[in-house]
Amino acid sequence: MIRFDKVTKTYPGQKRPALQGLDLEIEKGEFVFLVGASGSGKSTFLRLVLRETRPSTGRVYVAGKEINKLSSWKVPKLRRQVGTVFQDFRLLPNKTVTENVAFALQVIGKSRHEIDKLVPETLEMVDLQGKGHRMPDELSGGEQQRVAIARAFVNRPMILIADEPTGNLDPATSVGIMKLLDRINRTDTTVVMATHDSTIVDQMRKRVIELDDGHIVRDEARGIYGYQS
Ligand SMILES: Nc1ncnc2c1ncn2[C@@H]1O[C@H](COP(=O)(O)OP(=O)(O)OP(=O)(O)O)[C@@H](O)[C@H]1O
Repeated sequence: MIRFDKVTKTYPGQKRPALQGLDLEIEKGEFVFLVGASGSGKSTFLRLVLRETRPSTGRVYVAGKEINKLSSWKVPKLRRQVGTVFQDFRLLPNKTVTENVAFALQVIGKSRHEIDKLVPETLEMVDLQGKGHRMPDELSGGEQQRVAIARAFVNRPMILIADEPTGNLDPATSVGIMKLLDRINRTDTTVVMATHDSTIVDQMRKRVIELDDGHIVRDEARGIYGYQS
């Protein structure tokens, strides 16, 4: 589903590569934690999958396509297949919960009929039925993150990328978010999550890839967080 072939990324004006010689493969339906100290390259990895940035050398494949060869008009189609969730939720503040989730479908041209079916279904999945009319600032942090997950998943992408999705949440709320990501993963959606949350990684025992200074230093099938941050 995702393959990196000798990928090195050096940002303009930087001497040290943010990622160096990365070789890895993530299969359909896997759940992968990306761990590593601040600056080790986790976000750069995720940005490469989204083609928000390009490798300096090497190739990135997503769903069988070398994404750096995609012409720019095909990039939106790629991004439709990759849902994203961030630490700071990134909801549209002037739209209701329902409108936030519906908007993700409107921009890709789904019909009103499909939107009317998919949005309530997805809000129910994230346990927000009955809260569709609320504004984001009328929700707790955990609820806002559920809206963000609903928005990322409403289009049923093949891959869900989460960049520190529990970074702003307390431990109990974080567990709820992880249960939800686990449920999404069980629908055969590939989940790749960058995190500094050692408790969660240790509890879930999923594949763990550790980056250190742009290199993969560990790749374990049922790993633990495993380093002191
Ligand atoms: N746009 C950019 N321009 C120049 N250098 C960058 C840019 N983005 C990241 N870097 C550098 O690349 C390296 C990797 O950064 P990256 O953001 O991928 O790390 P990270 O593991 O996600 O860190 P964090 O856990 O703090 O989010 C760092 O040295 C960082 O300073």
